[in-house]
Amino acid sequence: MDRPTALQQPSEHPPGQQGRAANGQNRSQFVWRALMPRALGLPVGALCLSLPLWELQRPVWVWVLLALFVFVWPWIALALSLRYREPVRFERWHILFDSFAGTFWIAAAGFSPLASCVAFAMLQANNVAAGGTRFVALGWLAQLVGVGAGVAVFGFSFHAAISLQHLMFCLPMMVLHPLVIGSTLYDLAQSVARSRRKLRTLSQTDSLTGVFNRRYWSELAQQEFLRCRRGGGPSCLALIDVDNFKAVNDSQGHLAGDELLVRLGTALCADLRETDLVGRYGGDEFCVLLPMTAEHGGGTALEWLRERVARDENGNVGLSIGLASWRPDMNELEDWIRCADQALYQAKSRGRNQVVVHRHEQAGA
Ligand SMILES: Nc1nc2c(ncn2[C@@H]2O[C@H](COP(=O)(O)OP(=O)(O)OP(=O)(O)O)[C@@H](O)[C@H]2O)c(=O)[nH]1
Repeated sequence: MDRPTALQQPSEHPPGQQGRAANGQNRSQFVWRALMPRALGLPVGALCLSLPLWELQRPVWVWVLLALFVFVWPWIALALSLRYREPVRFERWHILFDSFAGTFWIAAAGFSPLASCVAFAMLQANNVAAGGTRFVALGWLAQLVGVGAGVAVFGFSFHAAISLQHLMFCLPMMVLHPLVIGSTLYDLAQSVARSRRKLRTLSQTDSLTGVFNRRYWSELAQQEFLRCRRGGGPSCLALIDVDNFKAVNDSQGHLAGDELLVRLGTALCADLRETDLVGRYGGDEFCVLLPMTAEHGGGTALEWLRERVARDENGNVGLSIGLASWRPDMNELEDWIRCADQALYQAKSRGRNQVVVHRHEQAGA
């Protein structure tokens, strides 16, 4: 299990502003990402339908309209999306318009079988990718209207010709479209995986110090407790409390107190072993689990840690540390933590800034 060592630095922006800035950035990223498939896909789609349109000898205005749709519509959609507060929602309307226009052009191309099938299949793929199967049904509605409009304008005709030429005109669409859809879905899956990883780290980490938070540390400690119970060897648990931390806050301010806690989190992660589990128990108290470590070794490691912190902080910071090794008579994790807490109490009452190892006799104290 990786231990988070990189500490989270305080951000320059308050959280609310961060959220707004990130939202704005995401929105404009989304809008520009939506432009590319449309700006590249429509010319390739138009190429597919252009041969039947040519063979049907459609008039010039049809070609002008097609050129406007292919080269101007993507930019109109972009300009509109940039104005929307919720471009994701409105992009669906744009995709429905693509559906409408797509079948309008299929009707204009006389339902030429190959071009129509390719264009129709791509429209379905777009709609599924944009909004799932429900959205496909909406897309059918738009496509029906598109066919109706196309038949109303051009009349119904069936241009049945299929040739190698038709295939060649459709080939770019047949190759490129699945590639674009596939890579978009891949990017999406990667981004979901990244978000999940980030979320998991956030849910396990103390936001100030970067060490494990108490909830996650307790989960890990519980696993270690169970492992010990199965006879897996010695283990130590320690609670570490900063001496007179309130005085640091009171005399130097809360920010200085926070910075001290961050430095302590760093020192704990740096000084202890990779396999040791460092958490923030709450306030100015840290918790540490030293798996596969006997009482004597754990005591020595924590004594070194205490001395090093005192040295680094020029003698201004003392740590009181209560250490308890696992014993077979402990019924649950809480018993183990209670023993460490009793030792910590002893460290405080004996004058602070020291490591106290829990002795069995202390249990009743
Ligand atoms: N700066 C800062 N202070 C905190 C944080 N969490 C808790 N505190 C403060 O830490 C102080 C903890 O004080 P205590 O543990 O009660 O007492 P202490 O001054 O450390 O004295 P002893 O533990 O008896 O040595 C309280 O004043 C809390 O307000 C935090 O995240 N940042």
